[in-house]
Amino acid sequence: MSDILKQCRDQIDAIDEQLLSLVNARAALAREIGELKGEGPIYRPEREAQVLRRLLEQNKGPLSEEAVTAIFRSVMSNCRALERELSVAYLGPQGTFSEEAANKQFGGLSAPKPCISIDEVFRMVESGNADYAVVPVENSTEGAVGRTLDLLTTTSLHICGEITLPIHHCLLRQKDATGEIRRIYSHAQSLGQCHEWLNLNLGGIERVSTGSNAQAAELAARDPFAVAIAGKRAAEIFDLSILAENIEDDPRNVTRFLVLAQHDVAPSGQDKTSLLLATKNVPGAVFNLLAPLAEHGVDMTEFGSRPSKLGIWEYVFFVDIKGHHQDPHVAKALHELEQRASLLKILGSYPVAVI
Ligand SMILES: O=C(O)C(=O)C[C@]1(C(=O)O)C=C[C@@H](O)C=C1
Repeated sequence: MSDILKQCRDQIDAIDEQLLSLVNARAALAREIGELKGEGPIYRPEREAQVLRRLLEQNKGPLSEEAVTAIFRSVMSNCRALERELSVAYLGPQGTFSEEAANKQFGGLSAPKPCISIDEVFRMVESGNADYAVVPVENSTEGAVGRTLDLLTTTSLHICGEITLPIHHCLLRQKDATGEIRRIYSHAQSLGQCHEWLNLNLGGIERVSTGSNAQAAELAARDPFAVAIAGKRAAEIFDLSILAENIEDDPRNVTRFLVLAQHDVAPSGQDKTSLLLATKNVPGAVFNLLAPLAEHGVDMTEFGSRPSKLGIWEYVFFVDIKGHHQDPHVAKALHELEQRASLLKILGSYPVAVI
């Protein structure tokens, strides 16, 4: 071994010893905080967002912002686990993008609860069988996830976080299959996100929609005439070969997920609030309804509608605004909005996603 290599490794050993005692000192403090929390929630998304934002401001590299957040999310996840183990429900099986999103947000999952449907994910937390739910809400190519929006209208859960996950799709197949391809399995959202690529490369082949991408990979693993569209993780889990990578039509393809819980979240200083609104179906109603936002300087970051299911051509509106419902100017705007709306439900205030 060269002298320089040995010197570098000796220095790394010395730094690792310091890191070890520092992370243990941090963990001991987290355990103490856990005792102070008593029966209150252990997971504090607002505090975790503040920790990450502060570190990103101070990061001088060479580690990237993604690396720094991944490292510290994992540190906080391990500290949290000393306070109490948290269970997280998401759309399974193993290998879905929902699982990846949940892993990203919680820095690893100590008690994962994969579910067979989005309905089941909501139910798990509503019934107290899981602490948190992670559900997809919108994709940059395919738009809103209707089922999640519909369930948000009736649930008693609060949105307590958002996760943005870049989505890169692969074409997967059994490792030794060589014959013709007769079927393409994937979730409807993923088939939509790869629509142009499929038309160009596998036009005319039947597309079969499945409950999840991981389920598609599982089916392709048993069918020599099939391929699946799913992520790399599914390829590993189901031992499939990757025929093509990054086949999504838009390379910036991103899915936004929500974290849901039975508890509310305190302000983090950089928050978003999601609202469900309805108003009478008369000319100018929506314009009038939203006027208090502009009057109190509240930024609207998203506006979407969904059939209300109460009458034909009746809609409810999903609106995201900047700020926390406890921020004074937001509270004032919401108070006025409530006077004008036939329905106002605050779905939750939560920290803006950190990377
Ligand atoms: O500050 C707290 O409330 C903690 O419990 C500590 C800590 C952390 O490791 O920094 C862990 C869990 C919470 O979600 C937030 C932060």
